Amino acid sequence: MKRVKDKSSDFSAPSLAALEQERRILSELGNDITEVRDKNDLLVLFSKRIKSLFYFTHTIVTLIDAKDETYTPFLLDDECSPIRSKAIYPELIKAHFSLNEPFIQAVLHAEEPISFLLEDVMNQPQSPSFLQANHEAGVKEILMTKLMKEGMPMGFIHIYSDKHNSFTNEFRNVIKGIAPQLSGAVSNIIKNEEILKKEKEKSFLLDFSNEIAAVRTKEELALAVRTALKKLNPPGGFVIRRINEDNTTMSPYVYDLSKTHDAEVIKALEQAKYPINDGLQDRVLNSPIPLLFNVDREIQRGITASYLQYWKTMGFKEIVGIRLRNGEINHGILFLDIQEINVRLLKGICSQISIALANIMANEQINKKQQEQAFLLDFSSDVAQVRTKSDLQAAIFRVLDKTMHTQLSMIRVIDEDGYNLSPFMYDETLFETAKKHFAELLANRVTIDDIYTAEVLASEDGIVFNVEEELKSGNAYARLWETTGLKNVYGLPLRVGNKNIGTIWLLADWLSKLMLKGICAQISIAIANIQANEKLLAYKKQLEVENDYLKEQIKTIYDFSEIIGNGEQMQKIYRLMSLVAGSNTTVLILGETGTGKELIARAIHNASPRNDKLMVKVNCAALPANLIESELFGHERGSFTGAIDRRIGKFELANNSTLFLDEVGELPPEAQAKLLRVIQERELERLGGKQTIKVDVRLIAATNRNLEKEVEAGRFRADLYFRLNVFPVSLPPLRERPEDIEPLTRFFVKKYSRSTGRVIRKIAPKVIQQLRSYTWPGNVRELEHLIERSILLTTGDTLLDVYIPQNKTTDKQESAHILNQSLEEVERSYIIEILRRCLGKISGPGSAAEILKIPGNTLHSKLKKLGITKKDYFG
Ligand SMILES: Nc1ncnc2c1ncn2[C@@H]1O[C@H](COP(=O)(O)OP(=O)(O)OP(=O)(O)O)[C@@H](O)[C@H]1O
Repeated sequence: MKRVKDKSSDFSAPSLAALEQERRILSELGNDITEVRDKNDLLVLFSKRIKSLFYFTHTIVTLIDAKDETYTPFLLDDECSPIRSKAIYPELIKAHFSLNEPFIQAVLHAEEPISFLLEDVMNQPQSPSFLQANHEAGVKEILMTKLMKEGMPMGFIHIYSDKHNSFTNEFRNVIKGIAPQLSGAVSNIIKNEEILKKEKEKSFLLDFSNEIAAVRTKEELALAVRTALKKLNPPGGFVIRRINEDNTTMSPYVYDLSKTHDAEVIKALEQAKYPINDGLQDRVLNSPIPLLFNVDREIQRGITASYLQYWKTMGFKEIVGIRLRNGEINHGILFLDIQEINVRLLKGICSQISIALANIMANEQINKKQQEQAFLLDFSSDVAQVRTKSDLQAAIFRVLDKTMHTQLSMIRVIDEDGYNLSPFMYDETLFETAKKHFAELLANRVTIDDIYTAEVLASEDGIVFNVEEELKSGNAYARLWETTGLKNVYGLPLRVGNKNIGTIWLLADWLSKLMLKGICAQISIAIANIQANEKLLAYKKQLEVENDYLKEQIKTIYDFSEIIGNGEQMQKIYRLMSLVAGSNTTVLILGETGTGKELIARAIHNASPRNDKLMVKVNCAALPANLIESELFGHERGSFTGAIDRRIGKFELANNSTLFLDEVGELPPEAQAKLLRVIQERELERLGGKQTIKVDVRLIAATNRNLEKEVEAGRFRADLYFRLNVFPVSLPPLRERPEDIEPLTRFFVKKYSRSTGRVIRKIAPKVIQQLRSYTWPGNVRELEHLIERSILLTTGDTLLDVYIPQNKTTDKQESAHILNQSLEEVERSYIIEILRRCLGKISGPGSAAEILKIPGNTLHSKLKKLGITKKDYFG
């Protein structure tokens, strides 16, 4: 390039005075330069001090940026610059000018200050634009010299003049002389500025950290960040995004309010959820240093995140993203619209924000936990009062919808069989748009082995099913779930202690684990309570049935200690009873009607170890054949027409006690078969039921039929007969034990005197005679009824008469028999019969003589005469 003529060569050697003058100026300026601390001092040095010595218009100091081989303005004498009002000025003062062009290369290579005529250099190829601008503003010449640091050029001094020949030798020499000191001063200023900048940063960070330390809420954080970032980067926008609880998306948390105040926009902004892995947010989160990116370039690269478009329309070009991280945990990102990255400062700010964010989140978490706990407490007290399904439903719907934004899909409970699960509660309204599908799935049988149920039941805290993924994997329920628009299905086991009692299926976008666990525990308890309550009600009902039954039984309870009759035959019976009572052996009591079979059965039971429970009695003859089975074995609801309720049978009722099957000979064949099975297997099933129920029942059966004959006739199963006839006890008819008639009579007289309120103290001997002389086809029962009737007819304190029925048939038969005999024979058999009834007592009270109303001696003579011996009446 054409070098501007160096005027120094035109000058002759300077005079001594001039040299002296130069030295003085240099020394004075040198002193002044040592005083320079900052840019302003330097500016004053040029614009006042040097200007007072030499003529020029203005000065600029530029600094070299070695990185990109440019130089850029550092110190500007704005006031004197003739181009300051030019439109290009703001651009020029920020511009970087290439070092690789002839004009500046000439300066770099010159050992001394070098001047140029602007008109010569400004139009040369690649010449910097400031030359032209200055020339246009009337500047004629420029004097340039290098500033050096450690042997390397660090910048330039530009001195401009609007006159020709301003840069005299003296001026040049002075500039040359002070250039090294100026270099030092500029380096010092740079250093100072750096120190100052650092200090400013430090104090900024300190202030910020003080403010942040006081931050407790999102609002306080927003205020602190907004104020700080505005100070730092006044025109730039920013947003802090926080990682959501789902850990897959981020939402704006704190943002620059100068861009919008529109509540709608802000709301939409806050609710936006940007997937973390969008190719940009994840890059920032993974980058340990702030990441500067160009919005347009990211869009071109194919990042489709909607916020990029938004930024573009807002006019943001370059954005810095810095992760907000505490320890190893990322909390979010700070996006900043900024051109210049001060890594240190940004990192400082971000670490403060991260701490605040972590604190706020911890605070929020604590608050949330407290809220959740308070809420769980409320729910638990709600649930504690729950007694019915509808109470529970109301409580669940309230909590799920209002507090958790969750929908109940289904609660299933495990059936008594421990295998099937039945729907317990569900929200039909949830599947309004898929009613048919829901009904289908509802009708499906679900067991504990079903894939999803088994998975849930085996899990500790339940399983989260992502609706979208389940759809892809072909889960039949997913199509239904999809209709709700909710993202996840939470399947949790309902447990009481370690026992699974069912499953709960909830639909929500996201749910807190703690809440879920708490709620499930409460619901489990509530369901267990409801089930227990239902069972309790069933038991209550059963108890009421038992109670009714028992009341009925109590009415017929006898005073067991008073089995009357001490005759030999009854003694035999007592021996048998005491032999069998203590065991579980089945007893078969045989005897005519009214002989006391039930009385004996009860006495056996009462003497047995089962006597703490009442004996249960079934009269097999009293029930219609179609009901007998249900009576004995119970039935499930709906097992036959009329079975409206579940009912337990007498067998179950007699568990751990004794079942007395009265009139067992009357059992219809089907019932006989079932009875046999129960006796053999000691377990039963209710009619219409599938469950096998174990029973421990002692059996006592009674009949007035001859069972052997019934077996022979095919009316009674032989195998059942053998099972029942383990320990037979045959009660003799009353006519075969006349010795018991009197004690029985006295017993009944006492009993009925008491119950009827009569006072009957005596029984006329005639009465006893009459009773003894009767054959008692109805046995003890007949005697009892007779006495009861007779007492009612008695007026005094003595029972004078009994009203023995006159059986005409018997009379006829008897008279026919009598007619065929001689008088002597009739007399003989009559006396024998009477003696038999009087137990052979011939004379004295209660004797045959008394009954016959003849003296004892007369009877003795008659016995002799008729040849009656003891053999006849004791035979
Ligand atoms: N030895 C006895 N002592 C006192 N009372 C008796 C005696 N035997 C029977 N009875 C009374 O006679 C009545 C009939 O007795 P029970 O019902 O036990 O006879 P049963 O043989 O079971 O009759 P059925 O075959 O008709 O059922 C009852 O009131 C009972 O108390």
